[in-house]
Amino acid sequence: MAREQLSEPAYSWNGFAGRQDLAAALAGNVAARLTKAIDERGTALLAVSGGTTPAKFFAALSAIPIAWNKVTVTLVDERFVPASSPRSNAGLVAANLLQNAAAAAQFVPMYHEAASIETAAASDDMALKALAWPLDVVVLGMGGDGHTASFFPDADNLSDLLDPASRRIVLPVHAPSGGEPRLTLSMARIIAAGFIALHIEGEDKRTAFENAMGPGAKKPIRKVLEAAPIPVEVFWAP
Ligand SMILES: O=C(O)[C@H](O)[C@@H](O)[C@H](O)[C@H](O)COP(=O)(O)O
Repeated sequence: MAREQLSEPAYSWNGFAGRQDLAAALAGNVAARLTKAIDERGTALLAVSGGTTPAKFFAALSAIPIAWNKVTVTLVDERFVPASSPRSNAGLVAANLLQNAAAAAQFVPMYHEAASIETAAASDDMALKALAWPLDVVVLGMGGDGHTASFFPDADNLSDLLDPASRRIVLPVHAPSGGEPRLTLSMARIIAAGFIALHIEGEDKRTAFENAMGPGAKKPIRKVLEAAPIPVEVFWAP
């Protein structure tokens, strides 16, 4: 039976006593996966989420001496703001991940000036086609409402965002709960990754995750876990 027909989302729970322990463990996992990809195909493709959670993980990963010159880093999603904005995920990645050893990585942003978010998404879709898909590693975050990437429950195109057969790489998002308009990888690209991590911290996020895995209306995070052909590795610390 295809995974998307299963009602049980597959995931592994990796709990840690502290956030620094989690950062070191997740960074070690990601670095090992990237190195394996480089050994197997000469390059590695990593997509990371933004927000307030990843900074410690980014700092830990940036210091690990892998062949970063063979790694391409892009974003899971981006707010429609320039890198100079404090809301920019590209700015967060530049300041925290593309430092130390990881400064040698190639970064492919999502935001660029455009007439509209739809125009930006269409040109991103073309530009990102040149990357060495599928993702080797994707690191997701989750909001308290059960969104991941920019798959906000109130997004006006949520069914397109969560279409496992979508041919799009990057899609535009208008969602009142998301703040600025967003650019996001499609679920189709996310679930094709060789390693899917979900990084969440705090009791509220744990409760939100457990609720999302329970009965009731399926939130975006659950739809992603159900559609993924491999178990998602959840990394959590209080
Ligand atoms: O652009 C973003 O905000 C992220 O990519 C988004 O999906 C994030 O992972 C969650 O909203 C959690 O955000 P926090 O880490 O700030 O709780």
